[in-house]
Amino acid sequence: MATISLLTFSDGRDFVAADIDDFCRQKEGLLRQAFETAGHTVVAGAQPVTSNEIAVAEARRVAAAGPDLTVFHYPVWAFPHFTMLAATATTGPLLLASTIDPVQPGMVGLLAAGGALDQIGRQHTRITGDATDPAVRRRLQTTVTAAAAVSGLRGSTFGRIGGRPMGMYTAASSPEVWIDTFGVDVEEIDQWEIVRRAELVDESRVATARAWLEKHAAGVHYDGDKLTPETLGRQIRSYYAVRELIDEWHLDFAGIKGQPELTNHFATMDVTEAFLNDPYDWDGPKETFVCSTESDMDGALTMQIMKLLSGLPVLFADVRHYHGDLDVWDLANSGQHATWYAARSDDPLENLAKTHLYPEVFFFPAGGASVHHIAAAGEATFARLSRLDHRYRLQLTKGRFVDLGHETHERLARASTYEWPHAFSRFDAPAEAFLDRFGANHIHAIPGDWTEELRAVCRLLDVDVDDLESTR
Ligand SMILES: C[C@H](O)[C@@H](O)[C@@H](O)C(=O)CO
Repeated sequence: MATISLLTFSDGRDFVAADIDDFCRQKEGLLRQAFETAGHTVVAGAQPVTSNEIAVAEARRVAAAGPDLTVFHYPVWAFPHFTMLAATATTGPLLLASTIDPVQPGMVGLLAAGGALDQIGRQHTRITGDATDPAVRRRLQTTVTAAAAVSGLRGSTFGRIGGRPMGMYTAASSPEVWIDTFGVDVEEIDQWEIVRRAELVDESRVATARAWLEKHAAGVHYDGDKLTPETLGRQIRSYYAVRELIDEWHLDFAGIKGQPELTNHFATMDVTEAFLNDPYDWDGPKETFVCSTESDMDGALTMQIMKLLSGLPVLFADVRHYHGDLDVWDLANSGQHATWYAARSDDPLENLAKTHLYPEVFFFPAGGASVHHIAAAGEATFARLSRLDHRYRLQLTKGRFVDLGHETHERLARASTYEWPHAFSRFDAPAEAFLDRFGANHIHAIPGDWTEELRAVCRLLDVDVDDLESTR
C-alpha cells in the first residue's frame, strides 16, 4: 500500500480563508477517507495552505514522509503561487485534485495552479470530482497504483550483464537518459562473471535442481549432444551465478546479453531467465525478478514497470510471426518465457507439467535447454517502451493469449521454432498499425487490463503513449 501526502490549498485573504476553513477541512477529510479506505497511509498538512510561508513549511513537512504520491487539493479558490512554492519542496509524482462545486470555485483553483505548473514543465496528473463518487475513487486508485510504481522505479538499479547483443540498437539505451527520466541507474557487469561464478556453485545444489526439473517438467529431452545433464547443469549453475550478482550488486532488475558469446561457447541463459522471472524456482516460492533476454534495456524497464504495477510475472517475447489467416501473432522467444505462463498457476507443478526442456537449436552451438510451453489463454496487456526521434514513448495494446486447440498450437509452433516458448496472441491493435509503428523486436505482457495504469505511469514520467489500437 502507498504513502500519500496531502496538502489542501486555500485563499490568501485572511478574512476569506477564515470563512472557508471548515469547508476546506471537511472536503480534505473526504479525500483522506477515500485513500485510507483503500488501505493507503495519508500524511496530511497541519492546516490548509493560506500563505507563502505555510506553503513551504507544510510541503517540506509532508515531503519528509517520503510519499509515493503528493496530492495538492483544491476545494476552494486558492492562490496559485502557494502551489508553486509548495512544488519547490515536492519531489516525485504529483496529483492535483479538486471538487466540482458551483458554490466554491475549487476547479478554477486547480486550473490556475495546473496552468502555472505547466508553464514551468512540472509534470502532474489532474482529477476532478467528488471523492465519494466511485468513478472518482477508481481514478484516484489508478493514479496511486501508478505513482507507487514510479516511486518503486526511482532509485533502483538495472544490471546490464554483457552489453548490446548482435548490433541491437533497440536493446541499448543511455544511462543519462535513464537516470533522468526514470531514476534508474545502470550497472555494467561482464558476462565473464557468470562463467567464473558458475564453476564455483556446489554440485549438490545443481543435482537437486536438475532432479526437480526431471521429475516435474513434462519432459527433459536429453539428446546426448546439445542437451545433456552436464549442459543443463551449466544452465542451473548460471542461474545461481546471476543470483549472486543480484545480491552483490543490489540489483532490482537485469538483462543478460547471452548471444553470441555465451550461446556460442558456454550455455544459453534460458533456464536462468525463465526462473528469475518466475515466482518460484526449485528451492521454493520467491519474488519474481525481471530479467530480459539479449540484455534488452527498454524491454526490462517495461517489464519492471509492469511488475511494479501488477506484482505478476512479466512475459518477454520476440514478435516472431503474424499468421494473417488467423489474425494471430506468434510471440516466441529465443528460449525462455517464465514457466508461470504455461498454466498461470500458483502451483509451480501445474505450470511445469506443461513445460518441456528441449535441446537448443542450431543458433546456439553451446547447447543447453530451451524452455518450451504454450501460454495459457486469457486477457492481457501488451506494451513496450521504445524511442521515437530520441523521445521515450510507451507503445500499448490490449489483447489476449488465445486457445486455438492442441493441434493448431502444434502446427503453428512447428512452423516457427518449435523448441522455443510460444504465446499465441490477438491484439486489439490492427496488424497494419502494429507493423507500421512498433519500435522493437521484443514485446512484453501481463494478464489483465492494465492500460489505464500504464497511461497514468506515462503521465507521471512525462513519457508519450502510442496507442497502437488507434490507426492515426
Ligand atoms: C535467432 C536469433 O538468434 C534470436 O535471438 C532472435 O530470434 C531474437 O531473439 C531477436 O530478438
